[in-house]
Amino acid sequence: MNDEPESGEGGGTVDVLIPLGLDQAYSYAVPNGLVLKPGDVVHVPLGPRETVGVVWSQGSGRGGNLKRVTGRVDMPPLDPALMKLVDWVAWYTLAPKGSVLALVLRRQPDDTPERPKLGVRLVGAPPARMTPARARAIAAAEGGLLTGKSALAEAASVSMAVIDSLVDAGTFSVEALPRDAIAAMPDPDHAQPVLSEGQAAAAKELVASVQTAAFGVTLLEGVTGSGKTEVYFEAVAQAIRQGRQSLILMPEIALTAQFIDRFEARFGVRPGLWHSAVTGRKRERLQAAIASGEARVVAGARSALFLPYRDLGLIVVDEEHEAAYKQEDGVSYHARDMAVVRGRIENAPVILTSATPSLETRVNAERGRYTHLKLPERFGGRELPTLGLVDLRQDKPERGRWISGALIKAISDNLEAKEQSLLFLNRRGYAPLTLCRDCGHRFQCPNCSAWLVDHRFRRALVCHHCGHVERRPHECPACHAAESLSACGPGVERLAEEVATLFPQARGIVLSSDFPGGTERLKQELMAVASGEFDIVIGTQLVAKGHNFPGMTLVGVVDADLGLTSGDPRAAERTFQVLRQVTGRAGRGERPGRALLQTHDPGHPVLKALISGDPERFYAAETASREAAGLPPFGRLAGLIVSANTAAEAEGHARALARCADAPDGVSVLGPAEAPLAVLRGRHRVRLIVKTTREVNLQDYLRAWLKRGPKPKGSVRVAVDVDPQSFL
Ligand SMILES: Nc1ncnc2c1ncn2[C@@H]1O[C@H](COP(=O)(O)OP(=O)(O)OP(=O)(O)O)[C@@H](O)[C@H]1O
Ligand SMILES: [Zn+2]
Repeated sequence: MNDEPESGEGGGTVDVLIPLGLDQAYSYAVPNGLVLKPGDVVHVPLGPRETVGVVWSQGSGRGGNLKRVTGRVDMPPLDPALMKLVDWVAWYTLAPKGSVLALVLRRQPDDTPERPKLGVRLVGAPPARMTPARARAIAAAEGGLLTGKSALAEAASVSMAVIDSLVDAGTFSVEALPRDAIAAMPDPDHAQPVLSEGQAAAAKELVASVQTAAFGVTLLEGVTGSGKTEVYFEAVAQAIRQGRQSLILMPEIALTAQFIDRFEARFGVRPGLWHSAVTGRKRERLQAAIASGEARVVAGARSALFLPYRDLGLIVVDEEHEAAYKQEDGVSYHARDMAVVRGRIENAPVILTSATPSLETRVNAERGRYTHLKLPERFGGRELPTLGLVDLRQDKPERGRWISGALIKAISDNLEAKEQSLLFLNRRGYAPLTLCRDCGHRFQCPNCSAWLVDHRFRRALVCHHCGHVERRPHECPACHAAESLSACGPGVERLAEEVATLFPQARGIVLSSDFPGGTERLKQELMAVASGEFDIVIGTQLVAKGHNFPGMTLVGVVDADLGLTSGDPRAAERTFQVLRQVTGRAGRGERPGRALLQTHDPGHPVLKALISGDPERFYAAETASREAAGLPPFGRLAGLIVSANTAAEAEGHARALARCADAPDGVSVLGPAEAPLAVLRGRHRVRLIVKTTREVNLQDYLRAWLKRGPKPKGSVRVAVDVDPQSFL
């Protein structure tokens, strides 16, 4: 039967990739009359069910006894660039291709129709019986424009019942309001800022990179408050002028009300927003607008990288150093790195911005692989905050207290001057550990090897790894001593207690991601802080990120040593970044700012580099030590986590894997060793680390090894993490 028609012409076969954890595309027969090409989205039978898949290639199989494609799904086909991205990400991360495709197709079908919002319009004669309220409502509706019901009620200061009564009287008609545009057209010339000389020079280069419409990466490194956003907006404006799309990736998009306001001020409309809180129909409409090219600018979380842009002309990765760009479960990809990959595939320029670039990006810039633009000064002639250390060995807070005399004094001065202060402690909850003073019992998570964190607001002990919650008992569960439990160490809630005792008259607020009310509440609180409603803000790392608090002039870092002691190869870099970011919140408004960092180790190189105000010093030292150790970006790393229901199974499998590892030149395999989080969600975890030189093809090595090695059986799972960011 070699006269079988070509698959593309109806009949024949196609290979269909299904968005599930499968690496391979499956062959299906194409029914006669259906013409399919790569990228087409189709319905296919899978086992007893129907599922959606994407035609990945023309079939290699023979029609024979294959199952048939059921039909084409009515949606735009994936374009070749997006298919290439899927192939690339799967190759790089070792994730099954189908799992990566799921990132592209993720779209919960939502059949609930969007309820139209109703408006009213003045159409008829005034009612027979007039009241002052009715008269006001009619006056407000003068002109015959269609107005939202509640908006009209508010404008006329009347109740909704008054509006309804005028509808009943025939004075007003009810009509559906037009849907707000999901992606209105931004105006590149809506409100152009006056850029400083340095900003203008950087903007010019970025604009030129958009004009050339070719792939290239630019690092825009500017100190906190230098106006990086205004500068990259010029590149976005250029893309809009050329009729092309821009993607702006942001680490905490759901929190960035300020960003959206600034975008709207610059371009007259809001950008298309893409993050997990955008759901249902809205998500679908936005996706369609992106595919048609109607949505010109998308600001989104890392998953926005996998959207079907029609004509991507620019990718911006804001705060490129943020660890939030790394997805840890499922497909473990780094959105910054994959943004660069997508830029290359789409032939679009990529801009990475940060005040504290990752070492990887810095090295790429220094070696000339990336263009390096710098904004060394704050906008408007503002100074960077002055930084000082407080030596806790000398200026020691009393027992059970965490704020030193020097910091107390600084906060008091600030209160007197009616300026805002920020206390930064990267620990949620009240206390990281609770123990019994009588028998030493410590409260541990039943599912994880982690202490339970005392959360007083929630009146519970909580595991930060699996979410396990239990009540804080009144007696020790081990020795039954009463009132013997003691909180060890500080969290932000405990710090708030101390602040309330020290400064009872101050208006304080704790900002933490785990309070009820979620993102919406946090967004409101951040805005309230920005508008000066609080004197003392106590917060975890989320306050460090990109916020502009004009009245903030003092930042106190309660424990500058906190991140330095972990065994993570990026501990120094992370600490440097978070401290430079958080201290960068001070002095962004009219008045100059300062920061005090409490430490037990004032001689630590990271702290000394910070205080020196010369980031080059830090980057030079850190680059040298990474190079000497062969760590990224001078070498490659991958982590393998072997997990199972019992420690014995996990260890057994990890050892068997390790035995199959060969170690050619430039490759070393470390472990197996118990992971620092030895038990997580009831699963025992053992870690292997592969370290190679840059010349080694890490992915090929890993694939060959896993193929040679034992297949996971029973409860055993092996998770591969290329370029791991977390070493827990
Ligand atoms: N050319 C300009 N004209 C008017 N205002 C500007 C200009 N450049 C910057 N600003 C203002 O300065 C402030 C700081 O700018 P921006 O937030 O962009 O800094 P940043 O470099 O992103 O800082 P960070 O790294 O701390 O987030 C903002 O309020 C911004 O509106
Ligand atoms: Zn737990």
